[in-house]
Amino acid sequence: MTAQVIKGKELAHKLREEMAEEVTQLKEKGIIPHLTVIILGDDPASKSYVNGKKKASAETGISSDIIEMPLSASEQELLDKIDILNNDDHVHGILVQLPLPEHINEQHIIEAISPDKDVDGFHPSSIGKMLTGNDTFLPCTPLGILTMLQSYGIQIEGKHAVIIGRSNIVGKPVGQLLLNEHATVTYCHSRTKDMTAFTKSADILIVAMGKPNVIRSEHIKEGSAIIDVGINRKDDGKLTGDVDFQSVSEKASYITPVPKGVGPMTITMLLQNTIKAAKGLSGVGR
Ligand SMILES: NC(=O)C1=CN([C@@H]2O[C@H](COP(=O)(O)OP(=O)(O)OC[C@H]3O[C@@H](n4cnc5c(N)ncnc54)[C@H](OP(=O)(O)O)[C@@H]3O)[C@@H](O)[C@H]2O)C=CC1
Ligand SMILES: Nc1nc(=O)c2c([nH]1)NC[C@@H]1CN(c3ccc(C(=O)N[C@@H](CCC(=O)O)C(=O)O)cc3)C=[N+]21
Repeated sequence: MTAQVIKGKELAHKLREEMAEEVTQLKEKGIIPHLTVIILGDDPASKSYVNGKKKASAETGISSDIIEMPLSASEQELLDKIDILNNDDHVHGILVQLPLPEHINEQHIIEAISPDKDVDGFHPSSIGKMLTGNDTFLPCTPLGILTMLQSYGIQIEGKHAVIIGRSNIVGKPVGQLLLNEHATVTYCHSRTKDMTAFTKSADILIVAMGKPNVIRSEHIKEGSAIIDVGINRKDDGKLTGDVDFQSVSEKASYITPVPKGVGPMTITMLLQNTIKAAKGLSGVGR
């Protein structure tokens, strides 16, 4: 079998075109969706990602700005900045780029962001609502993955979904979203024994480990759908996923590439959440 490639970047652009129309309509009502991103330090990889978000915002007509703070900024300085943004009516979405330096408590920062502006979906209020299946901001990477599966007509209900990784930003929430869609979900992580026994029984395998090309064809089930979340930079500067694309694409029925797979969908869902926030805060659709 040769897998169909799930073209995340293509789907992302299509969705952004649709979102641009919605933004035009909001602007006619005097609402300009606005996203503010806060980034600490000037790590080049983070910066390239943040610039990607800026370009994608412009594509949809969403306005965005980036607040750059030094890596040495204190937790209180960051909290003060968030307080200003929480109270600024022009700002609909707030994203603080993670991870944060050691001296800042990430949880304090996440909880300081107003749940009404929590476009990352990381606030405990958002997580609680996701868990109970209520309307809220869903985390961008998991929502992007769900949107890709649904757009390609891949059945989730009754299927065995195996997630490798249990981070708060990817692994845990993507499993929860698939559970909400009636999959049977198994989580694997670094303490899992005989992981291959699980991955070989997966109809849908989500790989979010951050280890280059470790999942190979012998680990997967014939005809399964493989979602590669990993982003690893090789010595030559190019990006590669956690999945060995070449061998796995000969056995799977669907596979996402890296780059141009999950990444562009993550950014698109961030913009979708920003539109949702703008509508929520201005009472549109209420
Ligand atoms: N495409 C996109 O939009 C995004 C991509 N990413 C990328 O996805 C990857 C994962 O990100 P994130 O979730 O933040 O990463 P984390 O490092 O927070 O989590 C990695 C997870 O993988 C597990 N793991 C690591 N090694 C193994 C192993 N050998 N066997 C089994 N499980 C293992 C860890 O287990 P344990 O919990 O036991 O330590 C952990 O749960 C990264 O490459 C990141 O760059 C992240 C966000 C968005
Ligand atoms: N608060 C917060 N929210 C996040 O969502 C968040 C974060 N912090 N910290 C970092 C991770 C990582 N992440 C990526 C999203 C898209 C691409 C992406 O679009 N990648 C392109 C390639 C880009 C390139 O070429 O550099 C692709 O896969 O095709 C990458 C990485 C979001 N994260």
